[in-house]
Amino acid sequence: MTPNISELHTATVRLSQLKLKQEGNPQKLYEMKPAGPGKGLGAFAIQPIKRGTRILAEAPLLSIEQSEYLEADIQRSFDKLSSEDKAKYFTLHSNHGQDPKNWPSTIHPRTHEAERQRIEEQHNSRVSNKATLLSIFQTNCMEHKNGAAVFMDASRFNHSCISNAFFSWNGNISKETIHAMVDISAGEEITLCYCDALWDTHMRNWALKHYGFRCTCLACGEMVPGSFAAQSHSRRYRMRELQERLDGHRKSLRKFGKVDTAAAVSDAVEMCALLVEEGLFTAELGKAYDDLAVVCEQADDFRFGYAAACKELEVYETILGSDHPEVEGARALVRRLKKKLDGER
Ligand SMILES: C[S@@+](CC[C@H](N)C(=O)[O-])C[C@H]1O[C@@H](n2cnc3c(N)ncnc32)[C@H](O)[C@@H]1O
Repeated sequence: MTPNISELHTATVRLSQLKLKQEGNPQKLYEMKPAGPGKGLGAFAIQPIKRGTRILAEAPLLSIEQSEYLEADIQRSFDKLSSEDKAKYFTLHSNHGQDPKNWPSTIHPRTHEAERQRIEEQHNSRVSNKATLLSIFQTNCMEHKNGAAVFMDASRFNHSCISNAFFSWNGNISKETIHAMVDISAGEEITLCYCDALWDTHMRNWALKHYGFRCTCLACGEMVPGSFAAQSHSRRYRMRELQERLDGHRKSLRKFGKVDTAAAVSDAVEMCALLVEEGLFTAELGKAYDDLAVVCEQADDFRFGYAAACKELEVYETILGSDHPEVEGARALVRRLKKKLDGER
């Protein structure tokens, strides 16, 4: 598991080679078709898609501004849609019809009224025998600003815990985007990860239960010793630990202006290596490179810090696109470290 440190340095060269990706109006690179028993429709590549390609940029069909919403909030947004969009909304998938036995039957007596109403509404929509405004919203919504939104195309992409694409709201262009995280072959299903990828198998199962399915990806397979599922489980468990440690290092840097450099570098490098091993070229990887860059800067190691910042920029450009607000921050860090590195020479 020893990470290849010299690999980080190659990033300095790669920055200048980053090509402008097709980001304005991406051509249609996928088709929607049945994804297999119980999966409904899914998005499939109709041609090879290179890592970093913007697969989709789409405005919401229906959005709400708050994270803790009631059915009435969705109804208010729905009422504002054109009749054509209202009809479109009801063509989306619904995960109603779930077995009530799979869900708790009581709510804690001290739960306050609004929260109780929210829990009851969500429960009823899951176990109801027909699709409702709320069951469709719950099945298809994605995080959007401080609330959530439903999309005609983005909401059709199915889940995998080892997904090949990454979704994000891009506030600069007011669109949800999906980018290829790895090269995708023609005919391959394009998948997103609906839950926190660093959660272990049990936590992911619990989160996905809310969408009414059990994941059958390689990482969720039978956990016999030596299997990919078993290795993935222990890798993700360790990554969770490292994430907490890295948050601690950041806190220490913010609060006291100092950090245990050797421990922080070792944790960040191990985190990067595990994420790459697991195939998670996600925002967590960008963040781990950022941790590394910031700690190296603090320790006046500008060469290593610059290399890590370049890697961070490359990850964010790949999964978010060069016009994403997060990329602006990464670019500023690269510039700052380059200046400090040049100042040393
Ligand atoms: C956001 S929708 C995805 C598109 C949906 N398949 C459709 O036909 O429109 C989420 C729903 O798709 C299904 N789904 C997504 N990923 C799945 C997976 N890996 N295995 C089984 N069902 C999945 C579940 O029914 C889930 O509630």
